[in-house]
Amino acid sequence: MKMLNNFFKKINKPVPVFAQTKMEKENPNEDSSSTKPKTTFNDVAGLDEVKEELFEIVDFMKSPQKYQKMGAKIPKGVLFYGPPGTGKTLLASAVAGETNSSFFNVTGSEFVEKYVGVGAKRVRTLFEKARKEAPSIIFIDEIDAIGAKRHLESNNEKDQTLNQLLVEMDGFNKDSNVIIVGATNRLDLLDEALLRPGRFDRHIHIGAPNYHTRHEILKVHTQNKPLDKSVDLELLAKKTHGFNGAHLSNIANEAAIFAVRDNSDIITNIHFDKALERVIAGLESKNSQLIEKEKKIVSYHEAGHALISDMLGICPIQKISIVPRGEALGYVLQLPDEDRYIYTKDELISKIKILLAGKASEEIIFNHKSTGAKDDLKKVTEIATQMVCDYGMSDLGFMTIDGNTKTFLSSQIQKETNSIVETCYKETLNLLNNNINDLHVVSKFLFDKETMTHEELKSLIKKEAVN
Ligand SMILES: Nc1ncnc2c1ncn2[C@@H]1O[C@H](COP(=O)(O)OP(=O)(O)OP(=O)(O)O)[C@@H](O)[C@H]1O
Ligand SMILES: [Zn+2]
Repeated sequence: MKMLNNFFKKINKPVPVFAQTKMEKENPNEDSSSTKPKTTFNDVAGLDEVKEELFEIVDFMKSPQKYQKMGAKIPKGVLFYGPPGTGKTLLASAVAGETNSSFFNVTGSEFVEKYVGVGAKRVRTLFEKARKEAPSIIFIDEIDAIGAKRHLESNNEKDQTLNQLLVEMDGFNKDSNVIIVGATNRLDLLDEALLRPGRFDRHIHIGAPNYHTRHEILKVHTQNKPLDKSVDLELLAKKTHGFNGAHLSNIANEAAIFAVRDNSDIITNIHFDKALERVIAGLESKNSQLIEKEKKIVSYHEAGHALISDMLGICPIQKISIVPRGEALGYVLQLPDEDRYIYTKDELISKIKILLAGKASEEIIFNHKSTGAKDDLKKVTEIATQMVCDYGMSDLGFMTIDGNTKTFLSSQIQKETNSIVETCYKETLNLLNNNINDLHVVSKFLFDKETMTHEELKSLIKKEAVN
């Protein structure tokens, strides 16, 4: 489901409270100076798989000889990609903290300069310092500012800066013990040269947190705060669907400030409610009821896709989620069809039904048509048109239709595709109506837990069948 625009993005980035207090600047007067963060993996909530992957690098930095003896190369670059405020900087500083390394925290845009050669020189100086103070972690946030694809023939300032970065990464001494962590919201913008083996060859996606992770993040950010017994962090995690770690740390901080303002010794539910409303107010004009309502719509939409996909048994489901990702407010992840080149007509019809099921589910439950099915409809149109024009699967007969014939037959093509899609839609509505309990149950699970595995889906449906 792709829907609306990025209403979660428009919030001022809050001050990373504990990360800041835990770091001591070594040379506060110098620029691009390093710090020695005290941050550890315990300060990073959730993201277990990411931490596991980084642990290898930590181990490497702690005892490089162990790996060198076996002829293993030190990883040089790790690239974090994903939406803002999800803990990329925090993770990088935790790697530094865990390895007692010097931490250089820079932003790609700091290297973007008007005068040719200035950016490149800054890169050189930064790496020189990092080598001198090794072990070091260089964290380059918004790396796309310098690492965007280069243009043929041009040799502008930006390209020189990027080239310098590549040179520095290649020129590392094998045992220099400097690791570069890059972060970007847009992996697709980066120059391929940066992603090659020996440079940023590990790419780790860091996505928006689901309900469970939000709960963990709230725990981390309230652990040093005096909370009233009635404060229910689980409930707060439920109410903050679509929020990232930065929003949540902001809520915890705002709640503490409200408590101080009330001359209260402890932070209560009232303070958290006020903090929540304030942070939500920063997210354009959304209020919590609207967030709830949209979450419910997305839950039913994705539950529709999942159920029909399961019933028709084509492309097994891996995961269903209503945690926003990129433009999508929810998604059903299906296993790729292993190297398939041929589909039968029935299979194509099934694909169309699965795609239409989100929209159909919304119509059944809310009696509305929403903008959330745009992406689905685009794919449906594509498949149906191919069935008519390329595969001879309509009443127009066994023929391929292209070029002039396409223009000539356009109204018949439209009639045939409409008829395919409408029949599919009606049948999908019927299927869902006949299994309405499953639809409610699956959607409720998604609403509460936000992500669902294939096994969970199966066991929910089975339970429903027994009852
Ligand atoms: N998993 C998490 N656990 C604990 N705190 C988190 C987590 N994710 C984010 N935060 C909080 O949000 C703040 C902002 O996160 P951070 O700066 O690491 O995000 P980012 O992904 O680097 O964002 P950006 O791309 O905007 O720089 C952190 O300082 C921390 O307080
Ligand atoms: Zn959809």
